[in-house]
Amino acid sequence: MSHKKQTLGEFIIENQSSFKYSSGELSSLINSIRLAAKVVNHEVNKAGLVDIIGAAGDMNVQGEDQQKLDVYANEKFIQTLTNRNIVCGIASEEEDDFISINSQDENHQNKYIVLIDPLDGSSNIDVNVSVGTIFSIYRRVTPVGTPVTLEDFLQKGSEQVAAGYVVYGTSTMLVYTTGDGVNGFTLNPAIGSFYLSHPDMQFPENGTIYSVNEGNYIHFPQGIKNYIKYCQEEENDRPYTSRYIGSLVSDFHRNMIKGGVYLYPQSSKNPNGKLRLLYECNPMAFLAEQANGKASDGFVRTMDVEPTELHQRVPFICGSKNMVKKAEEFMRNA
Ligand SMILES: O=P(O)(O)OC[C@H]1O[C@](O)(COP(=O)(O)O)[C@@H](O)[C@@H]1O
Ligand SMILES: [Mg+2]
Ligand SMILES: [Mg+2]
Repeated sequence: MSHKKQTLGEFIIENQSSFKYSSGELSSLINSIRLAAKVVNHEVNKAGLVDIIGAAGDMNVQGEDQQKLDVYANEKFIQTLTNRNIVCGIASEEEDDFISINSQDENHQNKYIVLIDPLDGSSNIDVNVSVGTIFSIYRRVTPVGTPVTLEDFLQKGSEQVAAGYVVYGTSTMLVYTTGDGVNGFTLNPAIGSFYLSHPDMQFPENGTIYSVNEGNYIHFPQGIKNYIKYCQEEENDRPYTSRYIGSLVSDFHRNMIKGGVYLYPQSSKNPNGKLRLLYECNPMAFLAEQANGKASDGFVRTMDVEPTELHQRVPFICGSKNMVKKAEEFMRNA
């Protein structure tokens, strides 16, 4: 008889005490994200049938055309977190500025802030390729009951108390960490519950997959060009396989399961790379390290980067430990 899988709700309760600040507040917060993810998943699954694909007509603070699903997912996560009165501040890739939630109300004792990439992999929405949501959670640093400030959001990644992503793919999964390993839960759409399907996820230390947009090759720094050439050489377990979905969440998820490295380096087109430190790189770096992987900008550990702006971009190399180390070696020696 197959072993009954634990639901996400049961797992959260059972593991609450292993969380150093355990007060139930973080559990409710993860449960709120689970709820919003199900609502967004419902819409993603019928993209094409309903008027949810295509551009929304506005440009976001990143200078990107917002997709309708970007806007929808952004609204659903902000609404759910606000209505459930579970956070004191939210920052989103789709919002110009951070949002302060009731934090003026001195009775408002909420301590957590959330940073979110509501829809990751936007360029894949219209073509039925997997997309995701990324979230990062911190405890506020300013006093409870006072308005949150930018300082609460510009914390180093190493201060995160939890992080995770949802991947809306062949199945829908929620993968997260609270600093005690990484666990993955698969949604059973018939029941509407997430079940523990991937306990204690680990990056293999070595892998044979590299994920990079080679269309930007000529614009890459010499170190990255040399690493890509190294991946393609006929030697030992190389050439590696090139796999690039164009959704960070999906490329990361595959590489965590199979062993691989994802690179979005700086280039002459994007001097600081493309990915956002606060919404994309820090949460994925926290997950990677909790799963025995590694993440850096080629030189500095991602979670040691001191944030200076809400929407700052950084170069990002993330995945199997020895593959990231090799890429860093090529960057240093270039
Ligand atoms: O098309 P490019 O330049 O290779 O960029 C793809 C990367 O950009 C992203 O789509 C950026 O994320 P958003 O879709 O949230 O803006 C990543 O998911 C992906 O890895
Ligand atoms: Mg993204
Ligand atoms: Mg996005």
